[in-house]
Amino acid sequence: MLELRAVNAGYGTFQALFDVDLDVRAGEAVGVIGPNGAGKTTLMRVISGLIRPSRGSIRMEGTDVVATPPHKIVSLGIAHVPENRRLFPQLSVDDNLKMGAFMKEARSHYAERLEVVFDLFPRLKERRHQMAGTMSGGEQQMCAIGRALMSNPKLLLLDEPSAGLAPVVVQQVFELVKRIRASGLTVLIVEQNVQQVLKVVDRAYLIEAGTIRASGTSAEMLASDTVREAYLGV
Ligand SMILES: Nc1ncnc2c1ncn2[C@@H]1O[C@H](COP(=O)(O)OP(=O)(O)OP(=O)(O)O)[C@@H](O)[C@H]1O
Repeated sequence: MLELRAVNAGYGTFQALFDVDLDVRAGEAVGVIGPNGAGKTTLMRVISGLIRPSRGSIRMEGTDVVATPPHKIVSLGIAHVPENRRLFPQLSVDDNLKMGAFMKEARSHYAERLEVVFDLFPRLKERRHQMAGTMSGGEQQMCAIGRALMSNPKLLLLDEPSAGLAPVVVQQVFELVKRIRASGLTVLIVEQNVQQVLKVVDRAYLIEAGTIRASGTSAEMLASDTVREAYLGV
């Protein structure tokens, strides 16, 4: 579904990604792990069109993402939930979700999409009239993911969905990711919480200093000495 080849990207003269190759197949959940400043967020930004690679190719179901105007990247089926959730705090859950269905096609299937999101996250349905800014961090994360799902994406990009949440809520967020994955959606998820993320993804990439250092199935990553020593404290 998604194919990155030799992607280089950065900010001005600073290079943050070096020749990144990455594949996500339809129906898979794929993790990206690595230390602070490794380039994980930059990778998400480059896939969602927020920044342009200086070199390399990105294809979504064969379509050249780099040649696609940034505002059309959502219509390729790529939805991005950034680390800072940025809901509209004074709008209700319902209205925040409505914002996610901004494209013409999504607007016409608004009621159906809303049902899909509420089926996945029943708690959002209970709180649909509550102002988003008054919800807990975990509920806001659910709302941000729900809003991204309103565009009926094929690929969901989650950037550190557990960041800043209490341990018990982190658990709930990973349960959500499991449910999203079970619904058949393809997911690419960046996480610092290596132990947890490897429980919910099929495969993962380890990125360090802008370079893919290792990749493999979750079981292979859990068994890898590099991952165990640096990220699992074993
Ligand atoms: N807007 C920006 N302008 C300049 N440099 C940036 C910008 N955003 C990120 N960087 C730099 O790019 C490098 C990669 O950052 P990135 O945010 O992609 O890493 P990360 O792996 O997501 O880190 P973290 O886990 O801390 O979020 C870092 O050296 C960072 O300082």
